[in-house]
Amino acid sequence: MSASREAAGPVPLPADTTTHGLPSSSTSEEYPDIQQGASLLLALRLQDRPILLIGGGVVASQRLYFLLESGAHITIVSPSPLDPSISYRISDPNTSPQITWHDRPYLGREDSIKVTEYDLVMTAIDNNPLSQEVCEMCREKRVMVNVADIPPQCDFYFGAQLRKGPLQILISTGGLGPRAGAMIRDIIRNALPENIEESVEGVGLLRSELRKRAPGVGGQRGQERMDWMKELCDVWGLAQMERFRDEQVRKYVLDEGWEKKKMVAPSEVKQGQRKTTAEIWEQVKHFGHTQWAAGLGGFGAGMAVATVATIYLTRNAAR
Ligand SMILES: C[C@@]1(CC(=O)O)c2cc3[nH]c(cc4nc(cc5[nH]c(cc(n2)[C@H]1CCC(=O)O)[C@@](C)(CC(=O)O)[C@@H]5CCC(=O)O)C(CC(=O)O)=C4CCC(=O)O)c(CCC(=O)O)c3CC(=O)O
Ligand SMILES: NC(=O)C1=CN([C@@H]2O[C@H](COP(=O)(O)OP(=O)(O)OC[C@H]3O[C@@H](n4cnc5c(N)ncnc54)[C@H](O)[C@@H]3O)[C@@H](O)[C@H]2O)C=CC1
Repeated sequence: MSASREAAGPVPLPADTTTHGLPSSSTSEEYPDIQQGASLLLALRLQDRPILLIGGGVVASQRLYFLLESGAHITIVSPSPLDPSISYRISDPNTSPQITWHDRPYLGREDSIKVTEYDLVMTAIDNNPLSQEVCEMCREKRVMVNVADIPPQCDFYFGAQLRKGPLQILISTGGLGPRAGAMIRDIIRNALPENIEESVEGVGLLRSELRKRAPGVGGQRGQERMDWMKELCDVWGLAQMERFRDEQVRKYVLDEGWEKKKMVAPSEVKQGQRKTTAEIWEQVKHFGHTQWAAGLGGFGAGMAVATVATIYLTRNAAR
């Protein structure tokens, strides 16, 4: 079997297999060979989790950036001077509550800060023996550790990253070629559709509304929800999914599709289903005299909405 990891990717399930059940029969040809040596790629959810970062140079500054974006609480132990971007984050009121800085060297086993107090530990220091020591301390206590200067000792690696709002992509070369990984990331960035972020946002909004209409976990209902969602994604395609950001489009798709156990195609849903400027004006005209004072405020807001909607429609039409 070739070494391509794609071979182990979206392999079609055998006909007698469901996503929930076990196969009734299996042969080794039906399943891809296991090729060990891979990393397990996950998306860690670190909001408010305590993380220990030892070191305050360039590599630590990159670690800090991604940790801040994950919402973690980071304890930095590193003597001054810090990399300027770390100093900036420590003094910036937007990020300072997420950081505790100890302006001193870390002392390894003798240090009062213990690795067991943290969910993850990272070193980014120019001190190989200390990294080794931290690594051993973590291993003993089963705390996951990344030591930037000793890749073979790491429990997890970083990778070249790409973020577009809710969409995140990480490239790992398993430690072989970090720069090559970054170059591959740039190819992917250039290949992504321009509206990919909006598409992911749109489908996220639709899924959350569907879950409100059809709550519950698992069972028949859950399966119906997933089957409908899968088909809807396939029928609409990534490029059209951005339209789900429009409340009216979501409502139509859920009313006419989900509720009636049907599939709604993108061509069926007209953007005209949202309120036009004329309709908003019509609504305003129907206000009674006593309502005018309040109505004018509403009209102002209505015009703002209509303007935004017009810009939105024009943008969509241009695509
Ligand atoms: C194992 C790993 C550990 C980990 O960090 O978890 C690791 C280790 C080491 N990196 C080294 C060197 C460089 N690292 C970069 C850049 C990045 N390195 C990153 C990740 C990783 N680096 C992990 C594996 C990633 C994977 O599997 O693909 C990136 C992707 C993400 C990040 O750091 O957050 C970030 C790019 C981010 C971006 O551009 O967006 C560059 C290029 C540059 O700086 O532009 C160079 C110089 C050129 C080169 O060597 O390629 C050295 C040698 C030090 C020395 O020689 O002294 C070691 C140690 C060793 O290999 O022994
Ligand atoms: N992306 C990656 O994974 C990369 C990893 N590296 C490795 O990462 C290490 C760090 O690289 P840089 O940040 O460029 O180095 P750097 O020299 O800019 O920073 C080292 C930092 O460690 C601090 N430090 C030293 N001893 C310390 C102690 N006992 N306690 C706390 N802090 C201490 C220093 O004060 C300094 O802030 C290097 O050893 C290198 O091998 C290098 C390049 C890329």
